[in-house]
Amino acid sequence: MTAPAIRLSGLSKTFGAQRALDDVTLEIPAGTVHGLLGENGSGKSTLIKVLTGVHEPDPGARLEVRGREVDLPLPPGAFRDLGISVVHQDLGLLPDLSVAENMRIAQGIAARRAVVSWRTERRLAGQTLRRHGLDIDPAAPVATLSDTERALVAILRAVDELGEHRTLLILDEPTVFLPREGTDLLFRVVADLVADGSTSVLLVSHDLTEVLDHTHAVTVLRDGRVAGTVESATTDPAGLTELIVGADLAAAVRRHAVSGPAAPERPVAGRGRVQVAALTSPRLAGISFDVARGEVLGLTGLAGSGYAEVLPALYGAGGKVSGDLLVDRDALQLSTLTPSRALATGVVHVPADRRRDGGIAEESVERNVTMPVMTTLGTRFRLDRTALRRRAAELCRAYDVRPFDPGKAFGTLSGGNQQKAVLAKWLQTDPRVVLLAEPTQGIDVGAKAFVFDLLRRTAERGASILLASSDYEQLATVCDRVLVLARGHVVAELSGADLNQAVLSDRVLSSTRLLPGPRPHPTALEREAS
Ligand SMILES: Nc1ncnc2c1ncn2[C@@H]1O[C@H](COP(=O)(O)OP(=O)(O)OP(=O)(O)O)[C@@H](O)[C@H]1O
Repeated sequence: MTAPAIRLSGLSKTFGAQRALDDVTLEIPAGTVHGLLGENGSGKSTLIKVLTGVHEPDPGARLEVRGREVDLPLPPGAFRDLGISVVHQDLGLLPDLSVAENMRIAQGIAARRAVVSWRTERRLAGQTLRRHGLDIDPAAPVATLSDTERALVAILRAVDELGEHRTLLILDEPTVFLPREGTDLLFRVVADLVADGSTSVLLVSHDLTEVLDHTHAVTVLRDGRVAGTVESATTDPAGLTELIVGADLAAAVRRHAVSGPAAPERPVAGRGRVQVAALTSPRLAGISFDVARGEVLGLTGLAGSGYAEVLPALYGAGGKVSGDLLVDRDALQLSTLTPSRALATGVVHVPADRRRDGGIAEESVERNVTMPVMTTLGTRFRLDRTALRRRAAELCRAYDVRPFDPGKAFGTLSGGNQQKAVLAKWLQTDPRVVLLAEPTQGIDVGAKAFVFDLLRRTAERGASILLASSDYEQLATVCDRVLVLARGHVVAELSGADLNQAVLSDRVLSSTRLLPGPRPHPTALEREAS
């Protein structure tokens, strides 16, 4: 019998008083895709960091790679010699360098070659890309690629880096920032990789359907312990949810999924608390729409359709834009709008990339969450530190930021808990308009229900919410209305009975055919209906 790709046992890791991993055992058979799931903060990244030599585990942990015992902690970089490579969420590409340079630089350095022939390197990179059926120019700077192409380049680079041993490719939430159409390509590469029976893949994701569709087995961590390892073919999303959050919370999540959040009260006196007129940018073709008080308006489309550019434009962070934004009676010109002006008008922006734009990693959670209200805590000349501490503690409790330790550095929180802290930071200001991009990306199933509920309550308090997302389930659950964009135009508006996952996915996938002008082909749903 072939030895497993890796076998970890007795793995514990303590940070100060906190036990991030507690006697974990993980075995990944050769030639399989293995899922690693768990709530935010359950220990997934810590486990990966032990495997890549970033963290030293507590004494007693053992690691076998292809049946051979390996000493822990691993020295820096040693994981590569064991045939292990990893793709982190931020992809780790250098945008100014070409695709070939990004893909081959590590190998060049590893081989310690004095002279690198870039013509040869481009040819080799081109071969790798073509082998996986990708039409990407190896000479193109990475900055010019689409999100999907960038993610695939990072993944193929990691595949190349596996070297001759080809033991284990670790994908840490690879689809979080990947547009929908990119995930199919990604999983095709994964299937190709494990097909030869020797290489394995460890997939970390919060998307339960995706994990069940593409893995052979799944290990679930809860509070740093293994809650269970199950065969993917014999379990379902409900079974996984129960392992992830425990039976009680799973029942609450199920109830939430069945009933959905209560629809926010519809505005009585007319729509249009927020009016956007002739919003124009390099990607937006002069679109106009309005959002009522208490309404959640979704924006979606394919990557590059312009839907992701709307929110930064309404916050003065969208570069070259023009058009007008009216919030109640306050009129703002988008060409001269700045983030501070937007904020002063009651417009807050919760960005998609919270690691980059959401907070200051080195500062405490306390400082991060109180930033927008700091000037109100104390006098003009002196900050009231007790009030600041009290407010931070209240926020962390109300938004369930875990672990409850407001003095901890923001950057050491797990991804989902960072998102909760960013939401706490902005929603405490009682905004009139909330601009939210992909609010539940990378957050676990329990926290997702929490965020949905939070959005509903914020809308009920009278805010107008704009939600840009590529997650149809989320849009159908939380929004009152959704606009679908294609090539900078609004091509469809869905609400009521039409606002469900099937219709949304149909409209988005066929969105370019819905552009103004003649429509030669019916959409898939229309074909089915006829
Ligand atoms: N460098 C560190 N210093 C202190 N505590 C840490 C550090 N890294 C992680 N932790 C803590 O260890 C626990 C596990 O965190 P980890 O990042 O492994 O969770 P995760 O399962 O990857 O979460 P997510 O799904 O949100 O990314 C968390 O409570 C986290 O705050």
